[in-house]
Amino acid sequence: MDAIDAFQDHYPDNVAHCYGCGSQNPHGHQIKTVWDGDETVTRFTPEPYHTSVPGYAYGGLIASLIDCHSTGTAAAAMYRQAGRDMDSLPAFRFVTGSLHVDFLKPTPLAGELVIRGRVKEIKGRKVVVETTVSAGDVTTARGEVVAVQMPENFG
Ligand SMILES: CCCCCCCC/C=C\CCCCCCCC(=O)SCCNC(=O)CCNC(=O)[C@H](O)C(C)(C)COP(=O)(O)OP(=O)(O)OC[C@H]1O[C@@H](n2cnc3c(N)ncnc32)[C@H](O)[C@@H]1OP(=O)(O)O
Repeated sequence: MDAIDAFQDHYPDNVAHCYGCGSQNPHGHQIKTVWDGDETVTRFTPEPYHTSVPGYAYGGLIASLIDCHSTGTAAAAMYRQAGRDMDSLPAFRFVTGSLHVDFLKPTPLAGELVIRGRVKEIKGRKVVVETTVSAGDVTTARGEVVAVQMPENFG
């Protein structure tokens, strides 16, 4: 993996175990998300065991990528809006309030997927993120996530 400074590299260790994005979860996807102008981008190559129909990626994987890409985007957008460094405290921590996915085309299992996010709305503790998943030139899925800043007493 290239040494990129991803949003997820700034998650405090005590919240870095998420299956989708935690750098401390050896069984997870460990996605890495960065800014690309006003958009965010994650690149992820599925493994053969991520199969649904042979040759195609499992929809739950696609939803998971959209989910964690979008919560990471929400946190980064909050830091950017506040003009704050991502390591500054108190940390902005987001969880998924809602996750909507439209599966537009079958997603091939072979090759890299590009996940792109765009902030649609920031309001109070809530950030709405629109995210697409593309294989080559084809957009195979589109999602919308309502990410909500995690309460102190989560659980
Ligand atoms: C860039 C660097 C960053 C570094 C630092 C960051 C650290 C990273 C921290 C952590 C990362 C690791 C984790 C990643 C996450 C991975 C994704 C998951 O799998 S998360 C697990 C699944 N999700 C849950 O288990 C949530 C369970 N639900 C809840 O706890 C609550 O329902 C919660 C917090 C989501 C909302 O509860 P309320 O009581 O706090 O929220 P109220 O005050 O009612 O609403 C606030 C706003 O949000 C909207 N909202 C809330 N829930 C919604 C929903 N389900 N759908 C749509 N909107 C919703 C509301 O309408 C409201 O918006 P209006 O102000 O009215 O515009």
